Amino acid sequence: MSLENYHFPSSRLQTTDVEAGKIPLVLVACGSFSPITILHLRMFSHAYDYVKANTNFTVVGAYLSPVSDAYKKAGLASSTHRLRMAELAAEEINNTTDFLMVDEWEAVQPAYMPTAKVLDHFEHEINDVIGGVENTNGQKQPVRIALLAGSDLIQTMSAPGVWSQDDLAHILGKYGAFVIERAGTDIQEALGSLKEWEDNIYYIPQLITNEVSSTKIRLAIKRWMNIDYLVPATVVNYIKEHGLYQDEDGSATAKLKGNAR
Ligand SMILES: Nc1ncnc2c1ncn2[C@@H]1O[C@H](COP(=O)(O)OP(=O)(O)OP(=O)(O)O)[C@@H](O)[C@H]1O
Ligand SMILES: NC(=O)c1ccc[n+]([C@@H]2O[C@H](COP(=O)(O)O)[C@@H](O)[C@H]2O)c1
Repeated sequence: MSLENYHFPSSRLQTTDVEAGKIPLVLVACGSFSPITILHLRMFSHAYDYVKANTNFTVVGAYLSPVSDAYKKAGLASSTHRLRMAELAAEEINNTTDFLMVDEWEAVQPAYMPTAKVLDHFEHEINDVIGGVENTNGQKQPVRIALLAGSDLIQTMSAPGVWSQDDLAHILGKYGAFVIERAGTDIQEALGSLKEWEDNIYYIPQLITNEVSSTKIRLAIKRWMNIDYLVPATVVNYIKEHGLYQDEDGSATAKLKGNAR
């Protein structure tokens, strides 16, 4: 896994027969995914349903883009592990919804890559290199790239020093964001300072809110608790096999292994 042998994944990108009259849309979720949880996957299902019912977009593809090791956030497993777990999870969701892919480009960068640059990478690969998509009338159309994020991430956009103003204008002005409700975030407050881009921000409330987070999963593992049904089953197995997120003495993983059926 390196930039030299990198290839943009497009196997699940719908490049033909896109419904005429609709705007083709690709959703990109940036994050640590350490580990990926069912809520990360649910973000895509929520967005898909919302887009279909409420907008003139049509989802032609979706991507997980795990952050690189240079992000150095607490609890960040190596990008090799996070990419593999994301792949396993995507395979699982694709049993029901066939549009999710994992892009390695951000994860293999030697330096931290701001989200604005990550979205530019998708714009380049999909619209410049692939050349957009073809609709049912045989016409070529550019794809709209958009950020898919939880409302906590959008809230950080109002916090001083986290995002540059230029990057915010680029992300929310050019691309736009689909924002999934997340318990504990006041959406009015989160969107307060982003008013100038409100037409490009789509807020998606959750009928069933759920507070699963990667932090809580890591904590559960440290406390020897079972994480079944919070993380895809293949990812649970991967975490056990590789002893990820264990305490220094390895006891949490030993217990998880002992619980394996
Ligand atoms: N329960 C959730 N509801 C809505 N959005 C979520 C949820 N969990 C994660 N997200 C969103 O998923 C994206 C990736 O998040 P990230 O990998 O940082 O996960 P996290 O669970 O918040 O991680 P951590 O707990 O390590 O900070 C972010 O946009 C975040 O807002
Ligand atoms: N300035 C920026 O581009 C910026 C700022 C904060 C978070 N992010 C991105 O948001 C995602 C989630 O970050 P956190 O896990 O820190 O909430 C990551 O992919 C990170 O790269 C980008």
